[in-house]
Amino acid sequence: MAETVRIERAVYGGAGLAHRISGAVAFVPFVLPEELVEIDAPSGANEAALQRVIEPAPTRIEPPCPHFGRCGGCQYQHAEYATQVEIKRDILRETMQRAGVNTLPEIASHTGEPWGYRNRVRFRLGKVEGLFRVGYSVRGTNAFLPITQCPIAAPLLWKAAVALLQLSENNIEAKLWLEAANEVEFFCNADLSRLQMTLLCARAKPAKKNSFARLCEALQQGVPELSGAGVLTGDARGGNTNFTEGWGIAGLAYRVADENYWVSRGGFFQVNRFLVEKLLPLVCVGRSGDIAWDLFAGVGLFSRVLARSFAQVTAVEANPSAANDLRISLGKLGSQHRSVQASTLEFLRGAVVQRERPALIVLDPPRAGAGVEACELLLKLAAPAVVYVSCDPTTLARDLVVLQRDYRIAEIHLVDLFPQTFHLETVVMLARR
Ligand SMILES: C[S@@+](CC[C@H](N)C(=O)[O-])C[C@H]1O[C@@H](n2cnc3c(N)ncnc32)[C@H](O)[C@@H]1O
Repeated sequence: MAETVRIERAVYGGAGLAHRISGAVAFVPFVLPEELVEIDAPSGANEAALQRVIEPAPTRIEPPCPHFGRCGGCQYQHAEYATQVEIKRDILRETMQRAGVNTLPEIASHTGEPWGYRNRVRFRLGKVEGLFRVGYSVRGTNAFLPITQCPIAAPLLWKAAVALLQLSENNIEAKLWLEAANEVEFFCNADLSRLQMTLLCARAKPAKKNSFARLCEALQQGVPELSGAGVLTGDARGGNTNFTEGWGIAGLAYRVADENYWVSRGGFFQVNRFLVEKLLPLVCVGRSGDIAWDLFAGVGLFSRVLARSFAQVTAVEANPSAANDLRISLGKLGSQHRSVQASTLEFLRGAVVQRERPALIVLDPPRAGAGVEACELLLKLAAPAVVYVSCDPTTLARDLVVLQRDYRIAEIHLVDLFPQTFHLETVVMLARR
C-alpha cells in the first residue's frame, strides 16, 4: 500500500527509518534523514519500496552510476559524500548508545577519495545475448545484473574486466575458461602497477595443457599489469576451495607506509587503496613497549609496523595462507617476533594461563567480531592498552559492553574505508582504568 512518510534517521544497512500511520516501522532504501517520501509496502512488512521523493534533502545528488538502485553493491550514491560520513557517524554513535556503551568520546572521522578506491572486486560472470558479461547481483536477490561500469573500483580492475570480456569474443581459451567460471576476482596494488586475477569455478575443468597460461598471456597483451593469475575451484561460499591452476607470480607485493607486504593469491588485504595509509598509523604510531599482540593479523598489516617500536610482536591468524605470509614477513624482522596459526579464541584461552602479558593488544576481527568469550579473556589479560579495529558496529558494540568493565574508551575513529556503501570501519582506543 502506498503511503507518505517522513524519514526520521538512517539505520545500519543503508535504509532510512520512518513510522507509518499505523505506528509500524518502515525501512526505506535510498532516502536521507528528514526527507518526505512516498513508499509502498505490503501491510505487515517492515521493508518498504521507495516510490517517490516528495521533499528531497538539500544534500541529495544524482547518483553517478547508472546501476545504482538495482545493483546490490552501493547504498549511498544519492548523498553528497560529506553527508554519507555524517550518516555513518550518527549510526555508529547510536549503535553504541543503544547497546549500552558508556561515555563515548567525540567520533573523529577519516576520509579519502570516495571513487575508484577498491583494490579488489569480485564480478559474477554471465551471458547476455550470447556474449559474456561481468556483473553483480540485483539488490536483495540472487539474479545476475550485468554492468557497464563500477565507479568504486580502481580503474585498472575495470580495464581488466573489459579486456577479459573482449578476449572471450574471439579467443577460444578465454571462451572455454569463462564458460567454466562463475566469478572473476581482480586485485591490484595501491599504485595500480600490478594485478592478480582469480577465476572461481564450481568444478575442476578438464583443461588442455597450458590453456590457462595461454589465456593469461593473451590477456597480458592488453593488460600488461597482469602479473599472476589462478583458478580457484570448489564451493567458494562454503570455503571448501583450492587453487587448481596458477600462472605468473603467486601473489602481489603491496606497499603501504614504507612497508612491503606480500599477499598470496586469494589472501585478505584491506580493500581501500587510499585510506589504508591513514588506518595504519592510526592503529600503530606512537605506541611502544616490550610486547604487542596483533590478533586477527592477516598478512601482518599492523604487525610489521608494531615491530618497529615493540621489542616483541606476536601475531595470530587462522587462515593458513595468510598465516604463512605472516610467518615469512615477520621472520624477516627478527626471531624475537612470532606468528601463530590459530584461532584468536584458542590463542587467548592458552595465553591466560601463561605468564606473558602484552603492553598492547590490537584486534581486527571479521564482521562477527571478537565475541564475548574472547573479550572476557582480554579482561583477564589486563593489557594497559587495547586497539579494537572493527568492520561491524553492532558486533563492536556487543564486545565493548564487555570490555568497558575494565577499559574506558579513550578515542573512537570512523575510518570510511567503504564510501558509497553502508559499511563502516571503526578504530577504538581502549585504556585500562
Ligand atoms: C578484517 S581481517 C584483518 C586482517 C589484518 N588485520 C589487516 O588489517 O590486514 C580479519 C582477519 O582475521 C582472520 N580470521 C578470521 N577468523 C579468525 C579467527 N577466529 N582467529 C584468527 N584469525 C581469524 C581472517 O583470515 C583475516 O585475515
